[in-house]
Amino acid sequence: MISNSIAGAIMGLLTVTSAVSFGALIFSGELEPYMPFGIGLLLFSSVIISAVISALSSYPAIVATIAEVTVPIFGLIARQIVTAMPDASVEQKLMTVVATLAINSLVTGIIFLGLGWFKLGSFVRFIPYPVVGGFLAGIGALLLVAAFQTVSGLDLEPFSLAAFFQTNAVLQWLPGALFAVAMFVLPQRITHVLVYPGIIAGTVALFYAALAVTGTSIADATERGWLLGNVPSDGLYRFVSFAAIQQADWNVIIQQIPTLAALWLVSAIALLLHCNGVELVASRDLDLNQELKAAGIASLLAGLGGGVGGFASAGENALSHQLGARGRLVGWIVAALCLAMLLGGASLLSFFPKFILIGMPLLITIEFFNEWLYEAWFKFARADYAIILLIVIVTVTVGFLQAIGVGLVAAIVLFVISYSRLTVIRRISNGAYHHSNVLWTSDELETLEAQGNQAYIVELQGLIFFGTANKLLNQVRDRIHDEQLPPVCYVILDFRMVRDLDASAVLSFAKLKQVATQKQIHLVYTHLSTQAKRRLEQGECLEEADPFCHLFADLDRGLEWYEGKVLQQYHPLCEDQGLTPEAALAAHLKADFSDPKQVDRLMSCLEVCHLAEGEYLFHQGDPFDGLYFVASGQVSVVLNFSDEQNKRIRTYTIGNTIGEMGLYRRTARMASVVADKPSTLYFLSAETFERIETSDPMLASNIHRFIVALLAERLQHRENELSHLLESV
Ligand SMILES: Nc1ncnc2c1ncn2[C@@H]1O[C@@H]2COP(=O)(O)O[C@H]2[C@H]1O
Repeated sequence: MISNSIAGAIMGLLTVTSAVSFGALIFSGELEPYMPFGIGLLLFSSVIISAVISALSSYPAIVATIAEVTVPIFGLIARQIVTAMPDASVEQKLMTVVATLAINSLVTGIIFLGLGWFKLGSFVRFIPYPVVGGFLAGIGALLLVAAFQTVSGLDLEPFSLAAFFQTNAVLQWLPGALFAVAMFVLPQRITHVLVYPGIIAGTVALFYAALAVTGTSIADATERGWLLGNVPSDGLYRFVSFAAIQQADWNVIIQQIPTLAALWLVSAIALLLHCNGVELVASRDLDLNQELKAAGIASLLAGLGGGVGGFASAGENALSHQLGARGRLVGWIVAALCLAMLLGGASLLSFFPKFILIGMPLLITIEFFNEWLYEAWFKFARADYAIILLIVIVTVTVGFLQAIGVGLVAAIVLFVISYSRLTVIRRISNGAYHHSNVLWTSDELETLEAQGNQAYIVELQGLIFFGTANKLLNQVRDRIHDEQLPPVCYVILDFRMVRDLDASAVLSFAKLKQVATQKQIHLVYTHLSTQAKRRLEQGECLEEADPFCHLFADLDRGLEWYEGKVLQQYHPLCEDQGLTPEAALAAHLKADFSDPKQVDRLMSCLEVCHLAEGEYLFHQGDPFDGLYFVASGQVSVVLNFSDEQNKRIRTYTIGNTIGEMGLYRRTARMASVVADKPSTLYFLSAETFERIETSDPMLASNIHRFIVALLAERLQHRENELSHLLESV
């Protein structure tokens, strides 16, 4: 309770000081006669922001005030409005500014509420950090300009260094600058809770002591513009009547829309960034969407009264947390102090030294520059830092809107550069150890391993666009032209893990096709999505008639095709040299049975079974009824998934058994078996096998040994593949 009250009182003092200096900053120049009204408007806004956000925030001890990032833009808008209405009365100009601020608050409120409502709070995480830093540093620069423009008699356009160093001007800005430096430096060295109010009270006391020493009267000081002075006693804030607001020039307001739109974007980003900062300070998560809604309601209510919106700032919450703020009382005290100032502080404000009006915005400039120009130098990569600098320079030299444009372009370029750095190559392998699921014989495997370098297998991932596609193209080209390695004849590109193939990537694939055609290299595309396939077809990278371009449903099928090609060339299948399937199977079994004499006995127990291409031998889940031996053709074991997709897990050719799992485990079929080509199989029924086991134990034992050896070989084969794949990750 006590620490909350102290924190509330100190934060209240700071909020009042900021509201006064921000009001003076926005309502300066030609609008200066209405500065007290402007200050009142910002004090009123502070009351609403503080009360509403304290009531609704997901973090009870929150301290929320006018968003400092918006202040220099409001100043800019006020100046633009004044310049755009040369013939209007000051009252008309004022009402146009007030109407613009109110409209801005209402729209900001709706945007915040909408973002919160649709739970879009996390979108801030997509904006590159250097761009955000650039905006904030740019805002710091604008504040700096605006702070000096508040000093009466100082005109920055055209900028004159001499005017800047005239005695009266120096007497105005130097104390402000010293005040800002003290507010920045001292709290870093002194951690006492009273350091901020101490500096404010101390400098004000020093100021009055200096007046006393030099014998300057209050009237004199007011005359010289050192004091705010001239605050009407009928209160600072009055509701703007409907009649008064009708004086606003709507054409001029409409001209401000581009600047306002940029402000909406910046405000949303700033709010979410500050909330992230508050999360760090308070060591707890904030509900970003709730914070957006709270700030949205505050902005709407403030806008209804002609005021401006705001939200919690990380810096103020860090201070308030340090002061011991832990409950909603802090926010209520801040709101109450602002209200008291609004209702009864007019006479007090007359004695408010003007240097604080420069000092407060200057403090924010120092803080932003420190974080985004000084510390950022050590934190960011050079390219990122250059973007921050670029945004600041464009803000100061050209304008805020242009800086936002440059920032967004920079963001896109940054994104492209950083995304291009990510590789889309998930894994590169060759045909020596990366095989299809076809279970080739040991001889065939030997050939595939010996010729493995012919295949360059690239498994792709992520988003393929011109940046990443070009990198891929270069890598494949390097391999093709590498004369130290055996020549590549097949480039196999697998797209299973590719999220999208952008139209901008097509050019790189067209170039790849050119290289491949020149060198007579086969390009094999596998697992292409319909969209990616269409893009490549549109770019003429995939043509059906092209003998060097091939398309397969998945990598497994693509590899099988490549292996078939290699085996055809280097391992002419002695397709059982005119033997019947039965004789070929018998020959195979004889080579593998421990006692070849048993094979003829086995063959006499088997029933022949023919399968047409695409015909199923059995389906996953069917009951077990016996074991099959493949005698010719090729059959695949496929797993059926719930979404009606099939995955081939193995393909068997001559000499292999199918259905041994059912035999040993007496379970239903673990997978389906389908013929890839017309095939002949020999069936050993469960009953016949049982009969053999009792009547001919010798034959039964030979069959068991044969199956165990086969299973061991398959296991060994899988392990080899696995270890190679793990090595290549
Ligand atoms: N993971 C696998 N690898 C190789 N072959 C398998 C695999 N799963 C099942 N099979 C074969 O496919 C057959 C399906 O019927 P079974 O379960 O009786 O016996 C099975 C094995 O012969």
